[in-house]
Amino acid sequence: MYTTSCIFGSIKQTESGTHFIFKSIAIHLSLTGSKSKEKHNLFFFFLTMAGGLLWVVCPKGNATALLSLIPRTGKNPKMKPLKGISTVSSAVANPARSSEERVYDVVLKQAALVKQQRGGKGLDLEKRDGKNDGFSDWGVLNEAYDRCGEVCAEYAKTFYLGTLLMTPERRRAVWAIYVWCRRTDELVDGPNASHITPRALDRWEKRLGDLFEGRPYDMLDAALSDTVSKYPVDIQPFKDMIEGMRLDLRKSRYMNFDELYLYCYYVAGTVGLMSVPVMGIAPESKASVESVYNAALDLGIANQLTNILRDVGEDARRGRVYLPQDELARFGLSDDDIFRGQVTDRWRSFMKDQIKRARMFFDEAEKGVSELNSASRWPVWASLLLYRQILDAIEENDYNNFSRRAYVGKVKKFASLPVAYGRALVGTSKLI
Ligand SMILES: CC(C)=CCC/C(C)=C/CC/C(C)=C/CC/C(C)=C/[C@@H]1[C@@H](COP(=O)(O)OP(=O)(O)O)[C@]1(C)CC/C=C(\C)CC/C=C(\C)CCC=C(C)C
Repeated sequence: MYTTSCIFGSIKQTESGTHFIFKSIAIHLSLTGSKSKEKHNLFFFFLTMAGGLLWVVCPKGNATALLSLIPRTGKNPKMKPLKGISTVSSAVANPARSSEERVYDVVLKQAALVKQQRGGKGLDLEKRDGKNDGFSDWGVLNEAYDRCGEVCAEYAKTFYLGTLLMTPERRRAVWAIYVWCRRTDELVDGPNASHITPRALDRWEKRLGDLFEGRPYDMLDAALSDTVSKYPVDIQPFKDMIEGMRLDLRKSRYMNFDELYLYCYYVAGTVGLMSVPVMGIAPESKASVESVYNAALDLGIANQLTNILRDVGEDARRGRVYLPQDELARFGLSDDDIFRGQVTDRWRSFMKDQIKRARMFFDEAEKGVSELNSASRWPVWASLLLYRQILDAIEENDYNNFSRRAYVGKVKKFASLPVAYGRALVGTSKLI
């Protein structure tokens, strides 16, 4: 969360709400227009070649990745197992419902919404692609979506590339969601974050309500407004993300994993829940809608946990410790050790445990990716593999996440793309 390196735009508060004045954005990647097919073909050619080469050469890391293409079996339990050691302990200590149970209610609600809209047949909105309901000025709307694409290309290049494999309608919708999330995050994490008050977040939430009701405030909102009118996207995960930003304003310590889990759901699990209705579930998938949403939630949690583990030093310099206090204490560690920033054996043991848990969330998430609509799988695999490798990089840095930023090099990043592509070709169904 406290890691966004980009400056996204400036924020101006007015009586009517919070305005964003976007900087002009250089577009590094443009695959639209007459040259697009040529570039697209080149891109595919590269992917195929690289994939083939990897298959033959198969260095250690990729060999494992390729081997794991072999489908695993196993049923997804109705209620997910609790993953954190401390989740269990805090759930026992606190007879009230755990965060995981509360978040699962949101998952069920999202799944029910989708089932209701699709007559219980799962989620594939391919047939809706190309349809536009309820908006008359296509020129403005197209411009709004293009702008979302530019923002995405600028700030999330790999992800943007991945979205180019999606159908045009879906791709635009994912861009619109991305931009709203990025803007929301920038409220508390951007250059004007110190001026943001809970009231500003209330106004942002009001504005969210308006756009869901077809009253967008600016052109970027208009893109999302159009998206939510076409896909069964619920407002709840969006509201919850804003709640996560509120939490960030008032809280800088997390007593146990249960508290941290809720935070991770708010700021990242929600992204998974927002994305699934747009990406679509493969028509041939036998997985339950709930299990796919669960996997999406897990991917968000895994990403956020990884983000937190990578940025321990950076966050500490802002006075923030996201790591669960009770787990630190169990390893004989405290905030002081984090502020001191020395890699000790205790720290290494603690970190090994944390990394193990993050990997468990990635493992759960992986089961769901193959259930997505085939054209949506590649960007998800790409982002999953890339983010997961940050955990390897932390290990390679000998767990020094105080002063060394775990970083996945360009070569590894590039090598992951054909691996992701290969995995995306493998279809359903690991979640039944
Ligand atoms: C294909 C794909 C990945 C789609 C999601 C696109 C999307 C809408 C992304 C929004 C990301 C965003 C700006 C979130 C705001 C809150 C935030 C900053 C969360 C952290 C992301 C990393 O951000 P940051 O740019 O700061 O990171 P760096 O410092 O640059 O490394 C998060 C860690 C969380 C992001 C969470 C996701 C991308 C959720 C992914 C889950 C899915 C797409 C569901 C897939 C479906 C199944 C069935 C597995």
